[in-house]
Amino acid sequence: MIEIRNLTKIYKLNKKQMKESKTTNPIKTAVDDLSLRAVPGEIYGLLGPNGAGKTTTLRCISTIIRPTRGEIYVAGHEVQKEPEQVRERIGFLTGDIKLDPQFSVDYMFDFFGRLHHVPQEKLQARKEELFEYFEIRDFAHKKIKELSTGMGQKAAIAVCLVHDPDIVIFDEPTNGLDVVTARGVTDYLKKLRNEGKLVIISTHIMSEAEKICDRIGVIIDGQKVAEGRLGEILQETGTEDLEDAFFELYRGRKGEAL
Ligand SMILES: Nc1ncnc2c1ncn2[C@@H]1O[C@H](COP(=O)(O)OP(=O)(O)OP(=O)(O)O)[C@@H](O)[C@H]1O
Repeated sequence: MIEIRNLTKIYKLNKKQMKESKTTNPIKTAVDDLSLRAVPGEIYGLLGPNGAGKTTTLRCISTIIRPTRGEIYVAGHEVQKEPEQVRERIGFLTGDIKLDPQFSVDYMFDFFGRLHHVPQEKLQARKEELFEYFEIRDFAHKKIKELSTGMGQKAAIAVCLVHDPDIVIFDEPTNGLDVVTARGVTDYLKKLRNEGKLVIISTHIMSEAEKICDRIGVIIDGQKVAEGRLGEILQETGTEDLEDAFFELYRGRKGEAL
């Protein structure tokens, strides 16, 4: 289970960041008192516009950055107190973590497998399964820097799943992928969910959230403004699809001037 209790993350902006954000305020509250719970056997989707705080939340869960306030428990381990135990149990996919461009997918897969202490036999079996599913064999020995966006994303997915984690955290999993590759990825996430794993993703793609998420948390300006099954969110907002529901929530948050 993942349990987030009152997570707040505040970034201190430097002069360059303040200029880029057109602000004179050096304090940016990216996540604001956010609580949620996701359980094994479900795909939980964090849905929100650009800058809503989705990536920041997933990075806090994954021990990449430290919360300013609040607690996050991953399979019972608090992320700041027991980061190692958390890292053993999760597979974290994010656009920011790049695989070393000089090495091949095959090499990186083995490297991360050893890092996670995966026994050689199991590593081989994982490689067979993941390289087959994501059709990686054809480019397994190419250097990462020579791969297309889609190939790179498939490689990153395979590598982050090398240790067969029970908790899978994917930040915008289909970003930059064509429909065929994207479907392969979302089908795999459903397969993991059906095996009883906990999958949490961030997305701003309404159709993706509608199709694959068992529960959705809508996040705007770092705050959760709605949560539930698709039907529950539609009922709560009096709308017929997620996009309309989202705009209803967005208007409620930002005022009528949309
Ligand atoms: N390292 C950082 N330093 C300063 N501000 C940051 C940093 N990372 C993110 N932010 C700011 O925090 C806010 C939330 O960013 P975050 O990346 O979590 O949003 P997001 O919902 O994932 O957006 P997107 O869909 O565009 O990826 C944004 O205003 C962003 O500019």
